[in-house]
Amino acid sequence: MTHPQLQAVNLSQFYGPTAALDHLDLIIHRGQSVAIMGPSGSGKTTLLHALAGIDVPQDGEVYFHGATGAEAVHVMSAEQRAELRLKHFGFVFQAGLMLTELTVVENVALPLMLSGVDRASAYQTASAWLNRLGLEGMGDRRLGQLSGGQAQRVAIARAQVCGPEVIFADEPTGALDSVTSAEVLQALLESTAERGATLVVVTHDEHVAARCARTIRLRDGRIVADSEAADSEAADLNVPRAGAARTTSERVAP
Ligand SMILES: Nc1ncnc2c1ncn2[C@@H]1O[C@H](COP(=O)(O)OP(=O)(O)OP(=O)(O)O)[C@@H](O)[C@H]1O
Repeated sequence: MTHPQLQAVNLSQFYGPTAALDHLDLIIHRGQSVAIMGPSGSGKTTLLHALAGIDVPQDGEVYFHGATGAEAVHVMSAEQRAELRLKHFGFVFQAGLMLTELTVVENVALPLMLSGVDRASAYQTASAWLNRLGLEGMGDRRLGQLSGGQAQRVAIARAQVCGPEVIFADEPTGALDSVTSAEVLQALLESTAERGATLVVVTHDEHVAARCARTIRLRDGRIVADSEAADSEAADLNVPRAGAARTTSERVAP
């Protein structure tokens, strides 16, 4: 049985005549891996930021369905949204969002300490995540001493460390070569699936989308295609997707 995790109702965001989001409706289910694709300017990042409570769109509603029921994100204050993000969401962005003056382990431990975990426990958990992601022995390095792929693994460790229900990723492999990109993507998919968490990933890369259980395509702020992997196994994030996609609903924008 599927449960909703994130829900957008009639979301709109206009910049003058430009529609970043145009009356968009969407439900993302718990444990689902969802790729958001579309041409440049189609609204992908605007949608991600709305679902994650980073921005509140001009119109419409956003709900996070957590363990304690539905929370209306669109009516929250900036402080409430910051708390929601810290408690329930993890972020992997291309730019990294990490602090260059801190070491690798300090960067990963930081969200735990911000959540009230004591320093020793936070460092222990952070180190375990670094090991899990193949970064053992690198905790004391600065970010500038890592390769692009290693830096993205640190970003994944930091996103996962608090055990969030949802991981949001925006072009997580955008700056990497194809081999490193595939490895980083695998690490992201596996570490999210292991915890039964939901993954929402904005990408231009069809290889990334092909590994997700569901692909949503946007154009001019609207969903123009929404397809799920053909077999049920592919809905498991651990299993590479095989075969063609089955289009479950396809609405072409007028
Ligand atoms: N702050 C802003 N002011 C004006 N227009 C904006 C602003 N933010 C976004 N837009 C416009 O909204 C539309 C959607 O932007 P968005 O960044 O969501 O697209 P995207 O699909 O993520 O693009 P890309 O793939 O290039 O990152 C674009 O036309 C963009 O120019």
